[in-house]
Amino acid sequence: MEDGVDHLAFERNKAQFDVEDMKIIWAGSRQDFELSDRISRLVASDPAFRKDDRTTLDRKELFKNTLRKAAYAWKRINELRLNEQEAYKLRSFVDQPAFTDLHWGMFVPAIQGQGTDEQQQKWLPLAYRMQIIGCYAQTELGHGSNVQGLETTATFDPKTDEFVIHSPTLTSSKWWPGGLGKISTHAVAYARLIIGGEDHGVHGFIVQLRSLDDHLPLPGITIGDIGMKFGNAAYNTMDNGVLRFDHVRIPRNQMLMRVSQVTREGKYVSSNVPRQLVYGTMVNVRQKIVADASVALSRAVCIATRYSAVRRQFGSHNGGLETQVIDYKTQQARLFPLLASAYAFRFVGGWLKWLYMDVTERLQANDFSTLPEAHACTAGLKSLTTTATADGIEECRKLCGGHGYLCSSGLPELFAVYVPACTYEGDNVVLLLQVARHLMKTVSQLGSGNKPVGTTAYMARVEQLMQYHSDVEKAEDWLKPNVVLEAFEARASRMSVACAQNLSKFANPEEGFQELAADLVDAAVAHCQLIVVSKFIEKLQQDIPGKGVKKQLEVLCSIYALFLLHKHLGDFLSTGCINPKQGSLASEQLRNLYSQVRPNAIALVDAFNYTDHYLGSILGRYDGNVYPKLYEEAWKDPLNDSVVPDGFKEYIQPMLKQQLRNARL
Ligand SMILES: CCCCCCCC/C=C\C/C=C/C(=O)SCCNC(=O)CCNC(=O)[C@H](O)C(C)(C)COP(=O)(O)OP(=O)(O)OC[C@H]1O[C@@H](n2cnc3c(N)ncnc32)[C@H](O)[C@@H]1OP(=O)(O)O
Ligand SMILES: Cc1cc2nc3c(=O)[nH]c(=O)nc-3n(C[C@H](O)[C@H](O)[C@H](O)COP(=O)(O)OP(=O)(O)OC[C@H]3O[C@@H](n4cnc5c(N)ncnc54)[C@H](O)[C@@H]3O)c2cc1C
Repeated sequence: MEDGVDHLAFERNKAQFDVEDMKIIWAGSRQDFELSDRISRLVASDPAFRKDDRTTLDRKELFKNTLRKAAYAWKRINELRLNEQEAYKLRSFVDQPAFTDLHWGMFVPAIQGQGTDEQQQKWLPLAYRMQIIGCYAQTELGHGSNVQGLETTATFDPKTDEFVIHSPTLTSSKWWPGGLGKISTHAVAYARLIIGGEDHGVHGFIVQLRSLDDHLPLPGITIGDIGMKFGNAAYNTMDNGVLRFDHVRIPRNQMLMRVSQVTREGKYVSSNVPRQLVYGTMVNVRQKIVADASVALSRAVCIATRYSAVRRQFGSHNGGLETQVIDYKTQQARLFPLLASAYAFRFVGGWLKWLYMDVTERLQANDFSTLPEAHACTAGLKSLTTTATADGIEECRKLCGGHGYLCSSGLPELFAVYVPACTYEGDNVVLLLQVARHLMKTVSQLGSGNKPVGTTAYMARVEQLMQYHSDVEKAEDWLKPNVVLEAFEARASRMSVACAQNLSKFANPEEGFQELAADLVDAAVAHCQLIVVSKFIEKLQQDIPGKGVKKQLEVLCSIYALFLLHKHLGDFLSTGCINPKQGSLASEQLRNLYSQVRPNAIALVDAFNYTDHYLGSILGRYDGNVYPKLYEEAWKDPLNDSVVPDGFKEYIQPMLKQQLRNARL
């Protein structure tokens, strides 16, 4: 607190729970909390990681600044001998997208997941020591979503025992990979494997792109940055790249061969594993993106909540204080569901991490039974949480009124950096259609004795759920977890069954799927929302220590569920799960819940334990000292370096003089 005053102290004193205990719940464990706390303070206290000048740098300065920070972060990681988890935390608290995200987040996992033991032994030590820097080069100018439509070829040459990597068309140019444009020395590049004229589909290959001596592109490789992206600073710290191959030769052993192999004789051999494992890196990253959604959303919510308690507008009586905008019911109805969503995504992210670890262990033991479930859950939850988070950040900006539009609020940059998450790692609609396929398959197998498992297990009770009518009679009934859960299960199963029935009317199922795609997406959303609600409820069934902590989480869980019910009331009514009276009882309960959150709101965002450095927002400062700091910040803008701006004499003065002359005439 720079001026020694905590302007939010009176808010903090209102809290009805122990915020220190909530910090542990948010972090996952005491150990995780201590680690995050230590590393975030380390980054915040190091001037080399300052980021308040970012929005005023031009692209080249911004990019160089990113390289400096990445190199310095690596130096500190080594000096401090940080382990993998600590290093990951350090990079994320530096809070500047960089080539290292792709190196550690996709290149390394691609080799770990798709490389043979031998390939891992060769490449991983180099990557771990950053003696090579890698990216994930899958998307092309012509195809991103349709991975099977990629055009780059990898043709086996039996004479030399090599693959020839080639970009046969303009649209086959690799386009988008992060880190590719200017930095990566290597890529895991995806290309169609061609042997003796036969196309074996898309496979991953390790390709060296640049010389390790002078960083120049190797022969046959054309490479560059694809240009400025949305937002000023934001994701322009990243060198998303374009890459073309002109008959580039690589040794045969640089095809990632865990899933399938090419022998010296040019024989294509498939291991006894599903070909979809080639998509494994995307499943891994989608799971991480879900965990990350709660971080991005909670940052925005923290800023908007603190500022809403500081900001006063209208309502002064007899010269007294005006009303804090957080006390307006409309502000609460917009803000508190986002606060609840941040907690909901935190817990579902934790569960998804477990699911991913479980499927990984099973795959290692050649048990592929849970792969479809893992794919559907990671795809669906990635879509649901990133859409809600991007929309939520934008809503937080509006919740902060005009000041939210200033870069110094931190919100414009947070939005610009976050919003591509709705597109990368799978366009969110395309991913929901994958969930819908999984649901339709599940419904079609219901009578076959194939019992639905995992997150679709509720479908086993489809007959009961088709008969269900909510028995809610009073607003408090909506606080019962089973009442909420049954309503969400009935809605999701009825929407899926309705889609399946409509699909069965089409002679050609694929044509039906295309025609009904919008309804299928709605059914997938309903299913994914059910997952999030049910994982929140499951979390509350665990032992939750700490004074008042469980009570707060129960309130947030009810808000999350009833807010969704309110938002999708049409679904719940049209499927006949609830009646209009029960819908308004849910809204009544929601209002009660907002009042219960109100005194705890500031402490609930304090529990995220973000440093002011990480938040990067004057509106979200811990001490609430917003106005003097906003005023101070304005004067730092480069436009204020001089009183009379550059260009005045050239353009404005002649105009003014002309006007003056005209006036005199
Ligand atoms: C916050 C920390 C994170 C750190 C990481 C850094 C992040 C940095 C930021 C950005 C980086 C961005 C990187 C990228 O964007 S990389 C490129 C990502 N690209 C995509 O996501 C493309 C999306 N498209 C696809 O995934 C697929 O093509 C598809 C799933 C849409 C369709 O594939 P297709 O082969 O056509 O499949 P079908 O529909 O025919 O289905 C076949 C069959 O396979 C199943 N299936 C599909 N995908 C998977 C999978 N990943 N795993 C398991 N199974 C899968 C599908 O369900 C079908 O099954 P079936 O019905 O039983 O036959
Ligand atoms: C910031 C950023 C970073 C990225 N980083 C990487 C990277 O490191 N490596 C990499 O390989 N790629 C990367 N990508 C590429 C990214 O994965 C793709 O852009 C993404 O998968 C979407 O594919 P697309 O661009 O082909 O979209 P398209 O598929 O062309 O989508 C266009 C529209 O068509 C719709 N659509 C497409 N197919 C269907 C369908 N079957 N049914 C209904 N609607 C459909 C979509 O919903 C969307 O509205 C990155 C992208 C961005 C924005």
